[in-house]
Amino acid sequence: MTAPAVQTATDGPATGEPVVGFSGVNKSFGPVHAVADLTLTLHPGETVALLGPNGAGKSSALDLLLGLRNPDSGSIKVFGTTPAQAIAQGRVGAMLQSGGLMEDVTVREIISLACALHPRAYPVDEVLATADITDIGDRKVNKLSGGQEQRVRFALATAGDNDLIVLDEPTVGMDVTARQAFWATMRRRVDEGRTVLFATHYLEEADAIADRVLVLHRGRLIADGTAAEIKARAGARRITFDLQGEIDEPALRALPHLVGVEVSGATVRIRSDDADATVHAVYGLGLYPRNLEVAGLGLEQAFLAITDAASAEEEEER
Ligand SMILES: Nc1ncnc2c1ncn2[C@@H]1O[C@H](COP(=O)(O)OP(=O)(O)OP(=O)(O)O)[C@@H](O)[C@H]1O
Repeated sequence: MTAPAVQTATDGPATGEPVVGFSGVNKSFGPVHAVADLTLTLHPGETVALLGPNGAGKSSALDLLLGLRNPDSGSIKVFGTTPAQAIAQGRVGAMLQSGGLMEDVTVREIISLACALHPRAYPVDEVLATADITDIGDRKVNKLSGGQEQRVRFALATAGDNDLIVLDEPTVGMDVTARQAFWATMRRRVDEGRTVLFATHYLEEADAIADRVLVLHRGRLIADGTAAEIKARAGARRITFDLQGEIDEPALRALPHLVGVEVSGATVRIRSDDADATVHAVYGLGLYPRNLEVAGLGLEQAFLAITDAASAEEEEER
């Protein structure tokens, strides 16, 4: 993907340089290969979603990017330097999944501290207002609801002028209004040339927000493209129909070009990489499908098709 020619609002060098570069990065925890030979480059002005099933290695990859862990092998560059240096320069803001909030301080105190520590901090009141937490400024951070706590984490990640914002499942627990406000703020930052990388399980959010989607599976990068490219790459289409009488599942499972079949009551849902041929074969079985629908995959189904295919490939290799 071509990097947009965007200049960040920093005093730093012109930002043609990659924001992040992973090259052959590996990280294992005992027998678990959490990040496997990961190579990728992020460019200025990109909004990138990191997707993957539970345990795929998303948080591990973000921890490596933030210098919270060291890779076993491979190299990681952030703005051409080490993650630790990039963070010390105030170029990276992060919002992680859990932990990190001090106890027994107020919201305003913790945000003030973050601003005091940031080399390019925004005014405290502005940070509070942007995260919509001005009205809870005097509350203790350990007395907040889940969604309020998430907003405070968001404020911590955006207390200063960062060129890269890293977010691990940022909108978990946020209500619809908070979620919309959150993404509106992120969009403004991207419009100003910042890069946003976020891990999520909300595929509709990735589809709507990201201009690039990375899919991790058992630590490996198995897809990298726009949401549209990933949907097209999954190739499969959805076929749905109803059948009357007893359903012969083994016969359905033997249909050509299948990626998956699911039977629920009288309804059959098929993913196929050649819908015309599969539907033809359904009629060939002498069946009379009713309410027949053929549709392209959403990002969610494309994601499932790609990760299922990767699992099947790995099973075959074993
Ligand atoms: N500190 C650790 N010690 C041992 N194993 C770990 C550690 N951190 C992660 N793992 C393992 O590494 C793999 C990748 O975990 P990771 O948390 O990176 O996945 P994830 O994609 O973020 O998952 P989720 O969507 O569930 O948050 C998992 O099998 C996990 O159990």
